[in-house]
Amino acid sequence: MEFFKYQGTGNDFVMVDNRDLQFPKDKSIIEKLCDRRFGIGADGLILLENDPDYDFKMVYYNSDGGESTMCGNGGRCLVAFAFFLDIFEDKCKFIAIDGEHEAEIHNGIIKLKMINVDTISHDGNDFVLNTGSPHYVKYVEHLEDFNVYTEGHGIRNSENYKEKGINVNFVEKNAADEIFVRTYERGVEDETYSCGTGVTASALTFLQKDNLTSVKVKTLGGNLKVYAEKNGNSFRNIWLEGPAKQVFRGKVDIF
Ligand SMILES: N[C@@H](CCC[C@H](N)C(=O)O)C(=O)O
Repeated sequence: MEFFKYQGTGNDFVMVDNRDLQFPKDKSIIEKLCDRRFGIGADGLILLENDPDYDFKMVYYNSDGGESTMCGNGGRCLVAFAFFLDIFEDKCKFIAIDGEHEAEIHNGIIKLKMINVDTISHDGNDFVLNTGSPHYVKYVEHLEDFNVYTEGHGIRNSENYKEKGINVNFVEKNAADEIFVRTYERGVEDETYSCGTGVTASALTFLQKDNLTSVKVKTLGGNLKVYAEKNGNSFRNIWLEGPAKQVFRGKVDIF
């Protein structure tokens, strides 16, 4: 089987052109392909499929092999992959598990429109919201030295969240218009270098407090930007922007 490897701010994905629907959607196969020692290695696997009403369809799996909810960095990487496959010129519309997404690509920078967010709930001093995937957002100090694995694993497996799981983001304000975000991801069950829906969720909690319309976001794997229009407690026109790159391509035996 031919595959492509992409990364978006260090969140990495095995990408398969499945327009012929030949890929076996088997949990153990996907888990093995994502394994960093026994397989290709990735935080997730994404299938690009046809859809009669859109330029393409996104099917996303976490590295544990389970199909999951929306992946923002994966969506940006998939747009770069579809562009590489000549599926569109500079703007596209695709369908994912959380609904329709628009996207644009200019010089390797991909801008992805995320779903609207109507509610930001509180859990103590922390925030819980859904940006296509469920996210917990906690503001901390000294994030550089923070134990993201231990703290994130603890919250993800706590009584309130252990059944469905949640992605856990730790956030520190860097400047008036910039935050630093580190994320423990459900389904990877580890910290990743960046999480697009997590960066979006963190940015919205930041924008909620300020009169900004965009925020710069630093992650371990690079820089992103989130734009949004705030109306009371809800957000519209949410865009996640940043680079996504093809790293290599290859062939793998999966049967
Ligand atoms: N890496 C992602 C989020 C992927 C989904 C997540 N692991 C989940 O299962 O909720 C992103 O860039 O958004």
